[in-house]
Amino acid sequence: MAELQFFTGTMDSGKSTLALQTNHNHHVRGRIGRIFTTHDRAGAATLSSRLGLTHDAIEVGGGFDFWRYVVDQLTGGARIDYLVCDEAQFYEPSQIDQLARVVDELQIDVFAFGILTDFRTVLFPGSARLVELADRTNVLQVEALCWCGRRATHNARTENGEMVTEGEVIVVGDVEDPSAQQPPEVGYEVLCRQHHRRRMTAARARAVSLVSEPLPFDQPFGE
Ligand SMILES: Nc1ncnc2c1ncn2[C@@H]1O[C@H](COP(=O)(O)OP(=O)(O)O)[C@@H](O)[C@H]1O
Ligand SMILES: Cc1cn([C@H]2C[C@H](O)[C@@H](COP(=O)(O)O)O2)c(=O)[nH]c1=O
Repeated sequence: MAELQFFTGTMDSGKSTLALQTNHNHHVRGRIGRIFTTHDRAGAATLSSRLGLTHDAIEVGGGFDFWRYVVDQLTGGARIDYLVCDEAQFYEPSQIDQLARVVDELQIDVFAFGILTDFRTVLFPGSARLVELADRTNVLQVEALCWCGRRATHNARTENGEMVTEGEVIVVGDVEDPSAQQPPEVGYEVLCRQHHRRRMTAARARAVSLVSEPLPFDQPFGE
């Protein structure tokens, strides 16, 4: 029986890597698949992992119809055994319905990968539909960590180093590099729920701990 599987985790938890590994494992066993993505950091029609692997992909636009695409391919004589769908949080709910139909009526496996919630902690409509329809929802095993060491469960957005909770839902970007000298104009940081609620990013935690450091009163000035 074909299945619709949803693999989810925070940003930087290894979803795109797993998408490429999944494609590889099925491909080397002779199965034929199609890879889809949208709004990848590496640019249009590319599935990229932070581990350096990339693969050509079909860019999923707003009007893209998975059902139509697959039926057209099959009637044109192509064989398709599975679909790998990255950045699935950005897909429209109707596109997730099309994927479920592809699984049920054409017996084609669908492996979808995406984050669950946006920078405001609100479910992406595409991910919500995946949770509603998937045969299995799998949380990535490699845990991304908050700066405090707890498991990161939420994605924070920063603008010039400050965490924000208002703005456009879709802003393509990467997790901040802690060794960078300047914060990016728009960046992301994964946090545990508590630190997301308190807007306590790593940079802010560092600043707060420096401010609350006791002054060295036992050192006479000038020494
Ligand atoms: N320099 C590195 N060495 C080893 N692993 C890394 C390195 N940089 C990133 N990673 C790993 O790559 C994974 C992120 O991969 P990616 O597939 O791009 O994530 P996602 O698609 O979930 O955002 C994480 O599991 C992270 O631990
Ligand atoms: C939280 C959040 C993220 N995004 C963007 C940022 C990245 O381009 C992708 C997530 O990609 P990853 O492979 O999982 O790192 O989504 C966004 O547009 N809006 C958000 O709220």
